[in-house]
Amino acid sequence: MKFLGISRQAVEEIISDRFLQSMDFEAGVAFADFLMGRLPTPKINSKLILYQFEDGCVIGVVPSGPSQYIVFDVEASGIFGGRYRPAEVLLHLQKTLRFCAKMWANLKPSSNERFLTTSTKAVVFPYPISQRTSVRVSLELSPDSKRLAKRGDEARFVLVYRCGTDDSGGPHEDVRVTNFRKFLEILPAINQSKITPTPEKPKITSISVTALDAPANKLEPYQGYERWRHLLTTRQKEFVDSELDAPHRIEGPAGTGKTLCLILKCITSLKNSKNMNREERALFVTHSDATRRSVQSVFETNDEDHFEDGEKNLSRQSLKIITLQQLCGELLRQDISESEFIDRDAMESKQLQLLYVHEAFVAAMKEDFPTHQRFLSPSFGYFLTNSDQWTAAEIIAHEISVIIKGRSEEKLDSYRKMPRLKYGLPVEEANDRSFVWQIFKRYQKQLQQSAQFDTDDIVLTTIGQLNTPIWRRRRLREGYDSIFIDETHLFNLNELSLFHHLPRQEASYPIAYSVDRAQAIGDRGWTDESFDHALTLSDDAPPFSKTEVISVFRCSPEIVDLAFSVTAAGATLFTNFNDPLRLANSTFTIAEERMCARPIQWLCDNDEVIIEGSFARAEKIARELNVPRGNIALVAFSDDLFKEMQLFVAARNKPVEILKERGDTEAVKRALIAGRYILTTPDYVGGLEFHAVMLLGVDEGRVPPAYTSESLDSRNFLSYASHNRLYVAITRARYRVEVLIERQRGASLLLKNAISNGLIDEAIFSGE
Ligand SMILES: Nc1ncnc2c1ncn2[C@@H]1O[C@H](COP(=O)(O)OP(=O)(O)OP(=O)(O)O)[C@@H](O)[C@H]1O
Repeated sequence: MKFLGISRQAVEEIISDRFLQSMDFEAGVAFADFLMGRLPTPKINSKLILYQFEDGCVIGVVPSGPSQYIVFDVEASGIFGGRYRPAEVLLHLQKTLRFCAKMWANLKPSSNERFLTTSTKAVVFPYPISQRTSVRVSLELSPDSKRLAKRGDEARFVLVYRCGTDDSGGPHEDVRVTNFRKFLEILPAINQSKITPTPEKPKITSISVTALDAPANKLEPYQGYERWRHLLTTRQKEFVDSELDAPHRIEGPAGTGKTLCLILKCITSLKNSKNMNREERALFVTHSDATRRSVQSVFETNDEDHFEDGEKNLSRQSLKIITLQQLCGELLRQDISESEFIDRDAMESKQLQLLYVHEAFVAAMKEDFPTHQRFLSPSFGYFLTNSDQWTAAEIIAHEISVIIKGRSEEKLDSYRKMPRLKYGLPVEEANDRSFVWQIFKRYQKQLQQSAQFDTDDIVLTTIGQLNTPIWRRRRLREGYDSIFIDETHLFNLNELSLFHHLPRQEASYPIAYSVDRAQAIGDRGWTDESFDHALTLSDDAPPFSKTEVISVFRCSPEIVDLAFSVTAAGATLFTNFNDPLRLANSTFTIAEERMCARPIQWLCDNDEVIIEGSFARAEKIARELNVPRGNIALVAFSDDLFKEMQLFVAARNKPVEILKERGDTEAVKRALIAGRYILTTPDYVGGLEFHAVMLLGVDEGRVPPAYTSESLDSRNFLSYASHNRLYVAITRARYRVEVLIERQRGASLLLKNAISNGLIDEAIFSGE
C-alpha cells in the first residue's frame, strides 16, 4: 500500500469506535494488521467502507458526500512500517486522526500537537511526554497547493509525509507528492461508485464488516452478562473464560476492569457448572462492607441466574458475597458486632486504632524506654526520639498490622527473626523488636479493656479453628469450589493465609484474585510471588496463572499520564514500588476526550482560598460537564485542611456528603440524588470513581507531610504512603483532575516531575 486516504466522516468514526482504540480488542488488532499490510480485508466496523486500488486504499463511510481527506503517504512516511509494533501503529493513526478532526472543527490543538509557524505544516507527538520518545508525525496541511489551487480544492486535504524522531527538512521542506497524486487520481472513481455502485468495477472492492455498534469506551458495570461478553477486551475475556483450577491473578492499574472481570468470571464459572449440572459453591470476598455492597449491586444486574439465592433455593450452584470479617464470623459461628470490631477501612475506627497505638507509644517511651535505650540500635533509638509522635504512631500501627500480626502470627520469636519492611519501621536488631513488642502489648491491652478486636485478632482465631480435624472433615460439605478475592493488595499475610483452608478439596486452589499493588497504602512487602505463596502456603501448588490488564477504561489519557508520573517518581525512589501504569494506555474515544481538560494546579494565597476555590472550581466543572455535584470529589490531603473544610461547609451551608469509609458507593448515590459534592480524604476514595477530582493541599510540606521529623526512615515511610495515596486519588477521576495548593509552599515533590514534563498546567487562582 503506497497511500491510505481517509474521509472526514470515516475519521470521526474511527476515533469514536471504542473497539478501534486499543490492541486489546479484536477489531483493533485487525485494523493494525491491515495498516501494516498483513491483512487485506479487515473486519473492523460496519459503518466504514474500504476501497482498494492497485497503489493504495481509501476508507469512507456510506452514504458519503464530498469530503475532506487525510492522506497517509504510507511509503514515504513509514508510519505503519515494520519498525513499529502493531500497538504503536494504531496509536500513530489514532493520534494523527484526532489532530485532523480537531483542526477541521477549528478546535484548539493539545500540547502534543503543534502548528509550525510560517509554514503550512504541523506535527503530532503520539506518545505521552513522560515516555520520552521523540517520535513525531509530520503533516502538510496544504499539499500540492499550486495544482490544487487551480481546482479550488486546496483546503480539502492533509498529507502525512513523515514519521520519525527528527524534523529532517524543517518547516519549509518540499514534500513529495507522488503518492498523494496517485490518491487524487482515484478519488473521482470513488465518487462515481458512490453515485452508482458498481460491484463489477474491476479495481474497486468495497468491504463492509462486522455489525457492532460503537458505544462510548467506558461503560457502567450494569450492562448484563451477555452484553458484557461482546464488550470485553481479549485479555479480559481470556481471564473470564479460563478454567479455575489453580490460583489465577488479574493484575493491572486502577480502572482496568479488574473487579468487573472477577465478577464476570464468577458468573461464568457458575453458569458452566449449571450447564453441566455440576455442584459449585462459590465465594466472593471483598475487603470492606462498602465494597461488598457495590459488588453485590453489580452481581444483581449481571447475574440473570440469581446464583446468590442458590443456597436458599437448594440449587446445586450457589454464591456467597461477603467481607473477610463476616466470613470469619460465620466460620466461628459467632457474630462480631460493629462496636467490637476495629475496621481499618472506617474513618472512626482507624482513628481509634491510631489513638490506641499513640497512647501505647507515649506510655512505652515514658516507662520502658529508659531501661531499653542502651540495648537499642543507634538508628532505631534515633528514630524513636527524633520522630514526630503521630508519625511514629502511624508507622508502628503499620508494623503491628503487617509484620507483628500479619507475618509473625503474634509470636515474639518469629517477630524477632522477621526481616524489616524496606519502607516500614526501622528496626535493626532483636532488641529493637523487643521494645516494639512492649508497645504492641500495651496496644493489645487497650483493645482488651475496651472489649474490641481488630481484623487480625479475628482472622487468627479463625485460622486456629480451621487448622483442626473437625474443619478438615467439615470442609467437604462446607468448603468452596471456587473463591474470588477482590483488592487482594489491601489484605495482609494473615488474612490471605486463611483462604487455602477454604477450598472443598485439600491441596486444590481454585482461587481467582485481583491486584494493583500501587493502591496498597504503605509498604505491605507484597512481591509477585508472595501473593501466590500466601494463598496456597504450599510448595507443590499447581502453576499459577496471571493476566495483566492494561487498557484503562476509567481515566482520560492526560489523567493516566499524570498518575503514571507519580508512580514513576515512586519507582525511582523505592525499588519495590510497583509501577503498574508502565504499559497502560487509556482507551478514551474522541467523544470522551471532549469532556476532558488538561490537569491543572491552582496556586492559591492560603488555605481559605484553597477551600473556597475548590468549591468555585467544582461548581464550574459541574456546569461545564452538565453533571450532578455528586460526580465531583473534593479530596483534602491533610487532616487540618479536612477539618477546616468541615468548618467551612458548616458555616457556609455548602452541600457536601462526607465519606467515612473506604469505597462507600451508598454515600455517593445519596450525594448524586441530593445534589451534594463528595468531601473526603485520600484514604477513603479507593474503589470509587468520579467525573472530576479536586485535590486540595498537595503541596510541599503536606504531601508528603514534613512534620518536625528528623528521621530519614519516617520521611521514607511518609513519602511511600503519599505516593500510594496520590496515585489512588488521581485514578478516581475520569475527565478532570485539579490540584489546589498554597502558593508559598510550592508544588509537592511528587508532582514536580509532572510539572516539568508539562503533564499538568499551573495557574494562579484568582476567583473561578
Ligand atoms: N471492557 C470494558 N469496556 C468498557 N468499560 C469497561 C470495560 N471493563 C471495565 N470497564 C469499566 O471500567 C470501570 C472500572 O472498572 P473496575 O472498577 O472493575 O476497575 P478496577 O481495575 O477494579 O479499578 P480499581 O483498581 O480502581 O478498583 C467500570 O466502570 C467498568 O464498568
